[in-house]
Amino acid sequence: MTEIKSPPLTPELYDYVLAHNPPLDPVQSALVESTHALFPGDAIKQVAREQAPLLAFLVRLTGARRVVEVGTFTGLSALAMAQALPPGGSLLTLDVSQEWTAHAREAWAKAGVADRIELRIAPALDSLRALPAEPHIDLAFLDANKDGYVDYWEEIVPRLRPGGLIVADNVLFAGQAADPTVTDGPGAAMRVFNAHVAADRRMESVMLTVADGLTLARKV
Ligand SMILES: C[S@@+](CC[C@H](N)C(=O)[O-])C[C@H]1O[C@@H](n2cnc3c(N)ncnc32)[C@H](O)[C@@H]1O
Repeated sequence: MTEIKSPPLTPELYDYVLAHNPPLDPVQSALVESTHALFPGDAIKQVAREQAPLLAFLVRLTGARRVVEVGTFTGLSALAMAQALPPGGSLLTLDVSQEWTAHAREAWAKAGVADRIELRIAPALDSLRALPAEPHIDLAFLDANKDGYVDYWEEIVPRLRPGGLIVADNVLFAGQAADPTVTDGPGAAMRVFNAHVAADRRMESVMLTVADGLTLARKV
């Protein structure tokens, strides 16, 4: 039998984890609160609190200068990554919603990072296909429609520099990715994506049980 070493994540244990992570800064905290106030039915889309400092950590760890994000929403993950960029670094973030991303723009301006973030409003696949074909991306974060992940992956991998990183969120999709009775919808789409990633010899990938599941994949 497979030995499970992770303790069950209780509210108390989650609070403990958050207490031992870098806290959200005032603009990030205000963005979490305002997103819940303005868009209560959609606030769940925002990355989990432990993921914002993790994404910033990964940007710093890799020294990424060119970051692409698929799925902006109200801009928390873009904010955290943009704040971690080195001087001259830039982040391109892709979404289809004018309404949600207008709120993102306000937060980026308040944090003083608007000048290093470019937002493109269009279906992400179109925006990715319009990018230069040569490898120029250091880090990409996938966090949009789950049925698009495989296509986004296929557009990003050739544009990723050797050693570049793809971070994919929601790879467990509340456990549905591993549930064979779920045959349709985003959970099933994530199962297809996860198999695609695991079989891709261009990339070395690890799947982590962070939040709703996070895959880290490095271009070999
Ligand atoms: C889970 S949210 C992103 C959360 C964001 N990373 C954050 O931390 O707040 C997913 C986003 O993907 C966007 N989206 C959905 N389908 C899309 C598509 N085809 N192209 C671009 N963006 C899309 C949605 O509008 C939504 O804002």
